[in-house]
Amino acid sequence: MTLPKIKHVRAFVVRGGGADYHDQGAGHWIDDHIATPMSRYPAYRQSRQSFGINVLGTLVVELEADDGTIGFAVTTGGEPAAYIVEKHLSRFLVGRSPAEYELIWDQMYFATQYYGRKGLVVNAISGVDLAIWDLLGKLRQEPVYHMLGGAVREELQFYATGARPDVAKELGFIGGKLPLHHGPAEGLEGLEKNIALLADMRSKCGDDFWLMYDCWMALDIDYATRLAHRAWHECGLKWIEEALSPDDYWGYAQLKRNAPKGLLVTTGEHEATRWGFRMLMDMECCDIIQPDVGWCGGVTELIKIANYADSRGVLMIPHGSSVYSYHFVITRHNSPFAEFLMMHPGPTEVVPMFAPQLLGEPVPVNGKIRASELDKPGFGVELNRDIPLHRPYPN
Ligand SMILES: C[C@H](O)[C@H](O)CC(=O)C(=O)O
Ligand SMILES: [Mg+2]
Repeated sequence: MTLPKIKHVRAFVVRGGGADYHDQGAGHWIDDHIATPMSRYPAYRQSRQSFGINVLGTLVVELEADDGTIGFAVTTGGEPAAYIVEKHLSRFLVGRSPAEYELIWDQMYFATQYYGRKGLVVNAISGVDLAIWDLLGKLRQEPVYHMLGGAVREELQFYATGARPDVAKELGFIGGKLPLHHGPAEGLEGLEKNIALLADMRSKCGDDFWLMYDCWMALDIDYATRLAHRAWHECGLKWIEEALSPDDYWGYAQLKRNAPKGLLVTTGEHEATRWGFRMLMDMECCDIIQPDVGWCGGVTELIKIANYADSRGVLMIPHGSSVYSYHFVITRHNSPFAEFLMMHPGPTEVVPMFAPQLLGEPVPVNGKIRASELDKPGFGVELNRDIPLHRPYPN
């Protein structure tokens, strides 16, 4: 079957809302004194926006086929990623069928390798790749998860990330992942506060509810080891996430050896490509890898990452990323549950993760989404055209 070819490539930038690396309003839990690698500087400790976490904004990639069908995707990377998509990557797309996603990925990656490989460039490649899969599904009238092999279970089960695991439990989630508030620069007092918050949540949530700590790259090995032992023994922590710099593979391997048996070490949301994840797995850095499908290289690359993880018996629980990960997780036995990032400021309610950009985004009810809710062409969502879409670099 000959599919229509890609005719137009458009990259837009959007401010505010989800997928933009926390361009949220004042008072949102996600910007409230969360430990980061910048916490060593008191001026940048209270707010991640103070050091520029929201500086780039959201990237929207839109691909139009020559029959007028549109596929799109939303990720991060903002204006610089829009430049890369329009001025560099578009040459590998125009005139191509979206069914050629392997060839297109290969050309995008190797044409940018001299200035890319990770970070912003792979964000841009991921956005294009997800838009290709969306377009392919819309042309074939098939959901992405069908094209990936179909569902291996009837529903997705979620844990929630946010400041209120106690509320997450009431809302039906299987666990709650808290942001760590204090890093090494806040000393013993900060460590005690981290333990006290976890202990409080444990007493509110009961013994059977999973509690995890997201450390957002903020710690050193000594601090992470001490936190891991105390949090495990005193509060039954399930996993310690992204404790160290993503470049410190040696540190992660050491942390995994240092951690108490039974406590899981997880990382990978800021890792990219099959080669980055191979390092994490070959060096035995963690028990769960957490690629973000909008950052790691898209679905085409996640297939390779997930297959390698499967062959090594490593769980793959993607970071956030809404429908872009749901369509993948439902097809994999080594992804038995998924993350839901609570974007409500409280966070006391379930609200769509990528609002206001996406229309028709499914959200967990009682901590679950049924596979049948994904039964729409592509990723099953539409771009909200009522929001300001700025196209800085028309090609
Ligand atoms: C809450 C964390 O600091 C971060 O914003 C989100 C994250 O790392 C995760 O969901 O995982
Ligand atoms: Mg995380």
